[in-house]
Amino acid sequence: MLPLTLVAAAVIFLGILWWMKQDTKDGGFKAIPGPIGLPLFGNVLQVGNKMHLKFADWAVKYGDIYQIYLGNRRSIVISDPKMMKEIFTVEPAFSGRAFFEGFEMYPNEPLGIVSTEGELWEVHRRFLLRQLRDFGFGKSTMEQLILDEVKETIDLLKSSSAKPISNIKEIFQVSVINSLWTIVANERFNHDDPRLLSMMADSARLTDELMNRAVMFFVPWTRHFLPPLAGFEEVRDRNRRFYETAVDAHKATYQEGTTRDFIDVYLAEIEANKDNPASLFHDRRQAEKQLHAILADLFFAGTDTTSNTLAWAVLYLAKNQDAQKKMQKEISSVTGDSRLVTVSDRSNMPYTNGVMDETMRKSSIVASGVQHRAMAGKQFREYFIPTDTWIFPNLYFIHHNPKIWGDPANFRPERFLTPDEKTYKKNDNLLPFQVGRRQCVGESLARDSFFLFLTNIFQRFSISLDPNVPEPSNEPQVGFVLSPESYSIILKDRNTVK
Ligand code: HEM
Repeated sequence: MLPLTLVAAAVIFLGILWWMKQDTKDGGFKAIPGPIGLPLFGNVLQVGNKMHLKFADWAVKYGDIYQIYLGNRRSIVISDPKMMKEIFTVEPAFSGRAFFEGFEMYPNEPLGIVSTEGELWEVHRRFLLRQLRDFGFGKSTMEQLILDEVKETIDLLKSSSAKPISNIKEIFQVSVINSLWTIVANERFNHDDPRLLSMMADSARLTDELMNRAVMFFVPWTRHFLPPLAGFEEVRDRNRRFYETAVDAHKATYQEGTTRDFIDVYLAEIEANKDNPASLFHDRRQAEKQLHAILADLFFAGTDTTSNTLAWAVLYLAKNQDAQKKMQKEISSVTGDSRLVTVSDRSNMPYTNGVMDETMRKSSIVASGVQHRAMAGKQFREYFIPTDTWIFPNLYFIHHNPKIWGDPANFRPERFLTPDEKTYKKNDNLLPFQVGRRQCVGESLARDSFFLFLTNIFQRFSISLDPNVPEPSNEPQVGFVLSPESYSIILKDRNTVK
């Protein structure tokens, strides 16, 4: 009995300390407002499954910067675009990354780019950016590889023309995986390849499990009390083997001086540094583990994001036939509908740029951004941000704030055009790739892929909603990204480019 009473007293005491700590000003700096949470759990239970909506409610109540606790992790949420640019750009200490213990590819080793910090992150981020910028493996440019995949997708869609299609999201998923995996590993999959289907099923399962157990993510100690994620380790190991197999196959056929893809470029870097102990590529075993983790990052960060952006664009344009016709008219006037659309056409297509931006604004698929970690305690404006604070950009709120956009619920590409609708006008409040030191490294690839798939598909087809099923809503399904609910569409072949 006595130990139980002691435990209860200790919990109450810690709870009171916790409560007091949440309300404390830090060393004379201005206190950051925010909701009071529960001992040990903080605000995690209030956040629930629709984090972006709760974050938006709190922004209305507490303003441009507020503080919450996710478990015992102090977090701040930034809801103003200017403040967001400043916090992610000016102070290097705010460009760390949270590391989710228990979910890593190699136990207790943060590897790759998305979840690393310091020199390992800097060197590999720079390396990846350079490869993506100077892309050109073998005889192909990145654009050619994406266009090859666009043509495959159009052929596939042609066979379903005039019949309802209810799996466009999955079709885009495979197409985007293929264009990325060709760049990375010089390999594409058939839409029914068992390896691909198993990867997709694994990742869907993990996402569902993790979203339903967000508390395990943010309050890691609950892992020891909750039942383990069903089959998590098995899925993680299968995933890792997929990347190891790709790298091993490349090692077996690697020829010095010939680079077929990103894996070869990375292997060449290891080779070039074999006599340079100061390099992070020197230790072959460790560098190969790092390569596996980067491949996983690219797969994870680059596929569902791009394919869901495309799925949202098709849904919005199927619902907004006027916008679809305007975009098709622009595509026809630039290409004469006698050739495929290429990246160089983009600067001549203001309306299409508006459609792309409006899709990214309205869907805001990475709704609460990817949080940073304060690697040291630093002043930010009149506040103090202690070490280890997580920093969230409230992207969904920023992209739907009526004070910025006026009518955020409407799909209106014209908001990104000058009043005469002839010129595209960038809006600095649109930040789907975040901003600053960790800004998405795949941004140009994502924009090119989005543009090439979108324009070439609409050049070839007109798309409308299937009249025989209820109209799909704009409500997202919440996962790692916000994706549209499954919907059914009908494609009509415009018989343009053959
Ligand atoms: C529409 C598509 C995409 C969106 C909306 C998107 C969005 C984002 C966001 C919001 C971040 C967080 C940036 C930060 O922490 O400050 C990010 C990071 C990242 N993205 Fe993307 N992304 C997209 C496509 C891609 C693609 C195609 C790739 C790769 C080929 C990619 C690779 C990465 C990587 C590696 C990071 C981590 C960067 C770092 O931590 O330094 N993303 N992305």
